Amino acid sequence: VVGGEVARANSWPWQISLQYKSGSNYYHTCGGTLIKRGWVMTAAHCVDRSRTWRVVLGDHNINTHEGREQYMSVSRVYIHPNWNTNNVAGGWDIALLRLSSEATLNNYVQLATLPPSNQVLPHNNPCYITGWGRTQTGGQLSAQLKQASLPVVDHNTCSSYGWWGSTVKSSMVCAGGYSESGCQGDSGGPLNCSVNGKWVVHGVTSFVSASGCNAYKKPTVFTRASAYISWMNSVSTIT
Ligand SMILES: CC(C)c1ccc(NC(=O)[C@@H]2CCCN2C(=O)[C@H](CCCC[NH3+])NC(=O)C(F)(F)F)cc1
Repeated sequence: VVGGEVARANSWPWQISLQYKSGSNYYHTCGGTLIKRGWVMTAAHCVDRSRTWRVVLGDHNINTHEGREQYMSVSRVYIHPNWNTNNVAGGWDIALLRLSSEATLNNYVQLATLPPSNQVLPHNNPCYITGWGRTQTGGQLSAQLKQASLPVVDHNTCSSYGWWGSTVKSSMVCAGGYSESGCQGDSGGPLNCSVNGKWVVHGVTSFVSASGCNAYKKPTVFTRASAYISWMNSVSTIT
């Protein structure tokens, strides 16, 4: 997250850290959202490579053990069938992770609220991006979870000339586009939007400009969660 501030610990209790094993250590690579006690929503581009994954729930500082974390292994990865790893602009950048056991819900770990199918938010709807991603273009990951205010940019504006143009599809949500943005390492995490006074996860962090995370008129682009409700229901009732 470029700009914004460090979040109050566990104030986004559905935010997870997706980590991969290398040697005897685990490394943060993406964010994600706890949507059911045994299911996490993330970006397909995060889980393109087959690795040994783990999901950390209830985390704040990803470099220290604070005692509130729950460490879950991943029993299966469901990448959207239409995802094309070579074309993030094509959309479909969404995946579900089946956890090997069910999360314990408490003050630090809660389920996200997902939007109703096909709900599209208006221009400037207040939203926050959260994540442990780089704090500057080319910078380092943040040790502590960060948040930044990223108001919705409607599709009309976001897909216009000078903005993202036709790179952005209606199955995506744009937000921000000025000084604050997502950045590498925030992928897969939530776009938390305030709807009727409640936080609703409307986006899965997908991409930013290749020329810089907070590039002018290149808002952070999210997979629009409301476009995938039926797919997520079909997958997660597989159990
Ligand atoms: C023109 C269109 C196809 C296109 C749009 C944006 C990009 N952006 C990028 O490549 C930048 C630079 C590093 C990773 N990155 C990204 O945007 C990656 C997703 C890359 C997916 C492709 N492998 N996502 C993120 O960094 C983010 F913002 F989600 F945290 C690349 C191509």
